[in-house]
Amino acid sequence: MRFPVKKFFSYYKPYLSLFLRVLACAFIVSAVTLVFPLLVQHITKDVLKGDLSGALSSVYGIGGLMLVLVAVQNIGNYFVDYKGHEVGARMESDMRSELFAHMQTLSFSFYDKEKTGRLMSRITNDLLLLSELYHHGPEDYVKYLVRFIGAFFILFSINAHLTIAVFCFFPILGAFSLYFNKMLNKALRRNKERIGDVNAQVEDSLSGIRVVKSFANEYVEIEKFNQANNRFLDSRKKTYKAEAYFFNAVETIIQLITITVIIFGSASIVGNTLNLADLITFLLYISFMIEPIQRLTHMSSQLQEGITGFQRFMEIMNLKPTIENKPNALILPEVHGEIEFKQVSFRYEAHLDHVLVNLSLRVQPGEYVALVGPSGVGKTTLCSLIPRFYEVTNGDVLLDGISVRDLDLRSLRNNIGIVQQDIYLFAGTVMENIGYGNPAASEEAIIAAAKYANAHGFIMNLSNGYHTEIGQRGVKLSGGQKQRLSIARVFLKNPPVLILDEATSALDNESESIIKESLESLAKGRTTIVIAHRLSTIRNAERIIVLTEDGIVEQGTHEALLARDGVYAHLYSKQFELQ
Ligand SMILES: Nc1ncnc2c1ncn2[C@@H]1O[C@H](COP(=O)(O)OP(=O)(O)OP(=O)(O)O)[C@@H](O)[C@H]1O
Repeated sequence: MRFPVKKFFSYYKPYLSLFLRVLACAFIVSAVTLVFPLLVQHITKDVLKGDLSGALSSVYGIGGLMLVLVAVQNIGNYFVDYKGHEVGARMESDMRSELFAHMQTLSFSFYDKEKTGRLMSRITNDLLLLSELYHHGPEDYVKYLVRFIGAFFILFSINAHLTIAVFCFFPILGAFSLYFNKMLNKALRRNKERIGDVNAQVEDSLSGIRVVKSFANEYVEIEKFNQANNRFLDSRKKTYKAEAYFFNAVETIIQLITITVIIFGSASIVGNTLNLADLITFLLYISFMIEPIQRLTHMSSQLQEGITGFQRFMEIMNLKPTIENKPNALILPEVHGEIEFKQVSFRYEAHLDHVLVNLSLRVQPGEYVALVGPSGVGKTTLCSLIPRFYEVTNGDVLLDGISVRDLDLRSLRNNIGIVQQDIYLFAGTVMENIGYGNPAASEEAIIAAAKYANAHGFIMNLSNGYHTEIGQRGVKLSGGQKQRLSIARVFLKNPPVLILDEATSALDNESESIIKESLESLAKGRTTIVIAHRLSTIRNAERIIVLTEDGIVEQGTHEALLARDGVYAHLYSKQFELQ
């Protein structure tokens, strides 16, 4: 991937004026720093020479000037440290928001492949170091460039030969840095991937902690975690090895520079081309030139860390959602709820087999339809095509006669309610979780929805009623209670189309009858598609559709299908035998 320079710098835009002030301060601070050795030179060379009678007042004067300079330096540094970091943090925060918002737009197919922990790593770790680069990078360049160039001219004016001798070392250093940067970039990328794996492992193990404990498989998880952790450690060891190699080489070159100055400088004093005061000044200024070189190694690793972070940020930002609104997508004013599958074929990925082939089906507005069939034939898949979670491979899905591809996604999904067996509740209160169905709803509307869903009673018995915190994923509630909250959420949403995906199969008889009642009242007046495994629960569906690997093989009422004595009758009698 070519580095997107324009995009990289675009994040400065909102803070440009503040950042330019920070840079101006960094410039002033560095320029002031350059004055100190000159003052030392003035004292040693001019003031403390010959007649010393008036020297003391000059020394005090210079001391006073030094104090003023120190004050200027401190105020400047305070501003650079405080505001510089703030600019970096704000840019990082902007990018983090942008990345999160972009992730929200990405389609199901993306999340089918990506591990949550790895994505979390991109949002947190990767961007942290970018903020350092964003403000320290330019600040450091200004600071050290001013010192380096300033020191060069001053040194050149003191002794040109010695300065050129020092400069001979720099091309070696430059070539070395280039080589090292490439190596470091690779190592840092690997580090980021490995810490992503560690995060993914933590996320996976902790989300499934109940399963882990029920199988007493803690040691398996520890082993898996240690593997990821050790891979991260190995990767970091390699990075440190590369860094140690580089830093030491640079350190050696710096020592060679200092030795060169001392030896050649002393020889020049012997040869009368340099005096002692100038050599002291030279040595003081040499540190101004060496410091940027020392920092260069730090700066290049900072640059590399930031660049790899930015590249990983852009990898996600460059992904286009596979399912997007068309330009001028239609917003439905009123939905009647007619659903039609027109010769629909679908496969999850180009290299996978088709799950659905040339399937056609029409569901009338307000109709209550049950979808049955063996496991894995594509019942859930079929339903996920209605809200356009995935795009059909061929054919079309229509809502009220309009292709879902022509509809505004939000408008489409706002008109479809889904109740799943695997309910996801967010950490928060009961009120917040039901309110998720319609964030604009009033408290009264939320309570009304809970009553419709037969949830009001148990909610009032919770310690804090509607304001009870339900824990991560609703762990503090029973399966039936969670289900009723998820139904209340859909009541509040009040969509004309409803998809019930095995919503009652995990419940005991008593809960099931309460939930069945809630679901029946939810389904009233809405087009409803129920995916059911337990055929006893859908006997009174207006139409039962039997889906097998060969597509829709039968449809009709429970009685008609039994009389037909085909697939449905077979499935039914098999279940009956099992009970
Ligand atoms: N995200 C996915 N990526 C790739 N393949 C998938 C994905 N989801 C489901 N499949 C595959 O598609 C096929 C149909 O799955 P689907 O969940 O729609 O079946 P189902 O009839 O609802 O099954 P069940 O009754 O067991 O829930 C299965 O072979 C499944 O492995």
